[in-house]
Amino acid sequence: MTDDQKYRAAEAAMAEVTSGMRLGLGTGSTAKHFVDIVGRAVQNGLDVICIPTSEVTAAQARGLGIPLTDLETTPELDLTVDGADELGPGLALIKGGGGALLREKIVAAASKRMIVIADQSKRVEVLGRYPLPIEVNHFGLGATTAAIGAVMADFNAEGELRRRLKADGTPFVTDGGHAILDAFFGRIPQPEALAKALVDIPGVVEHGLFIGLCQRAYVAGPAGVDVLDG
Ligand SMILES: O=C[C@H](O)[C@H](O)[C@H](O)COP(=O)(O)O
Repeated sequence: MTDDQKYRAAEAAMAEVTSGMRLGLGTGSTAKHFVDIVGRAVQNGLDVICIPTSEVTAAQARGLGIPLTDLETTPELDLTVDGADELGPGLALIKGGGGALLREKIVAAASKRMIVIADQSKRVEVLGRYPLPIEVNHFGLGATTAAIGAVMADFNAEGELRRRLKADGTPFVTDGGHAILDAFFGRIPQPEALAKALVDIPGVVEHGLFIGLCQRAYVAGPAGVDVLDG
């Protein structure tokens, strides 16, 4: 059911895609549907050039014959379509559940428009129930972890800070070669202030709060797809 909703959100977002566009391709189970749909459209003549937000998405896109470029050759994109882990008021997002937050944020920021596609379970009144992914440099990991812990205390976090592991128990490493810490806040009523506090910590490469980046969301539920504008 949820996967069907993810597909329908992805399908609805295709209304925004036209030939000639430079497109950012998101990462995750919802974005995967979008990439599949773009792949079929390319095979039927859609003329787009794309930048993937992860190695996984890049491999999927290559397999579908989607033409790819990079931000050196194409520093500005028309549109990025991506999933989200949480979608809050003002289309503020938590992203990075798949560990792709750094490339996703760079690509979204390089795009004239970013659109989120999601099933309705992602909508929240207050961000923070989903643990906030924070990408950190391996050098100084202990000190950076302690500094993030102090920020969590300042922001009344309800839970702990955990290093992300893979299913086999070894540390997760991002496409950029960094570690991920998952911060269990419970509630993030002031995402802007938290975002600023996190980027001020040396060793924090990026965090999963996407604020002011997303202009529209296609959110699918049992009754259809809602379009939310930020
Ligand atoms: O790092 C991963 C991305 O931010 C995903 O877009 C996010 O985790 C949502 O993924 P999914 O569509 O699988 O729920």
